[in-house]
Amino acid sequence: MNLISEFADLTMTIETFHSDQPLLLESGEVLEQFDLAYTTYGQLNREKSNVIWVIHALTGDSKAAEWWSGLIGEDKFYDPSQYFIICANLLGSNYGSTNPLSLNPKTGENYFYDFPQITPRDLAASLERLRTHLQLDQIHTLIGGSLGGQVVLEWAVTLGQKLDNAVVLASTAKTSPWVIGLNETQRMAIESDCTWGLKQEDAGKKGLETARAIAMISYRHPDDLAKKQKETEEKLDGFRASSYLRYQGQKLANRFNALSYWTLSKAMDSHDLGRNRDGIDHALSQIQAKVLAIGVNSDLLFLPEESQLISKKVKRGTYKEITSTAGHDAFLIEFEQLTFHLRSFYLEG
Ligand SMILES: CC(=O)SCCNC(=O)CCNC(=O)[C@H](O)C(C)(C)COP(=O)(O)OP(=O)(O)OC[C@H]1O[C@@H](n2cnc3c(N)ncnc32)[C@H](O)[C@@H]1OP(=O)(O)O
Ligand SMILES: N[C@@H](CCO)C(=O)O
Repeated sequence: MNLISEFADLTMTIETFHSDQPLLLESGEVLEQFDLAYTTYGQLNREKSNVIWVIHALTGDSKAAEWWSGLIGEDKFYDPSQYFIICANLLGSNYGSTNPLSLNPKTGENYFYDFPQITPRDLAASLERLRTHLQLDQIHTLIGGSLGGQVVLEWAVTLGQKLDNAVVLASTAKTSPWVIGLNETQRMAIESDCTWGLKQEDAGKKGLETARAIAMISYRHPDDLAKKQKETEEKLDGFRASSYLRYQGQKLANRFNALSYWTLSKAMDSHDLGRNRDGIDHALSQIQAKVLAIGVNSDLLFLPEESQLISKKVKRGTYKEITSTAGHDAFLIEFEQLTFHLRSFYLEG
């Protein structure tokens, strides 16, 4: 598909890349073949020097100009009239790429619970297949937050000189026990759904609602809820915070699959940039690109110190902080500050 807006020089394409070469995963398992759905905006320049590669977070999709509308689009910081912007749906996610509901070529049936464990390193390896296929020899900027930031780091290590700038938002070089614990409680919620274990597409849907409600508390901050879910009258029950979390749970369960959630939250847990690389300090020192690590002062999930550490241990690192009461999700919300920090980073040269 090639959509050309009549109002602007904004070309958007939605494609699916099929890899028929086996992908050896960190777990030792092999994915014999896989698809990656990807969206591009704008056009590659003659020098092929304007590639902005976006990596989405846990429940995102390839349509980066939709969920990052304050950063990508006409007259936005990453303007498709200037840049060739690409975002692929991560392996394991249910927005067009191979995921647990896809057909397992070995059995001819859906993978369901047999979908292999994947790690951010595997996700980076799958994206590398797409990069090679598209013959994008140089990436101007690789950018992503949270799980997306983990994949940025993994891929930055292996891309070496092929990457100029890496932007890592609200993320970490190694997932903390705190985050693993939070993810485990969410998977426990999914497991407690009586449909979990059944080979059906909506298995675990009710459990996913609870999982998202738990997750939302870690994506926000007490001040955010105090501000947005404040009661205007005295009451004993029926609190706004309760209906907000229930609503958020339903909203996600209506657009996302519990098996994908399980797979990608496990991927997040497994992240350790230093695995088989002599630790995270050494791994970070191997990144050739300039790195901008952005933390959020109110992030209760990936702490600002974790972003600071990334900036300190890479060869050429800068740390910037978003000031917000939004918590972890500020990287999806605070566009003005994001734009300011990105502009300063590029100007620093
Ligand atoms: C459809 C797709 O393909 S989406 C794929 C892309 N998604 C992603 O990339 C995921 C990343 N995005 C996100 O996580 C979120 O969209 C964010 C962080 C950017 C913003 O979160 P939001 O849910 O939009 O904001 P917020 O937390 O303020 O909640 C607002 C919603 O809660 C509802 N709400 C607010 N308070 C209450 C309450 N007390 N009771 C019930 N509902 C409430 C609002 O009506 C609003 O509903 P809406 O989303 O239907 O408009
Ligand atoms: N709001 C984000 C949270 C993870 O960073 C998402 O749903 O992907």
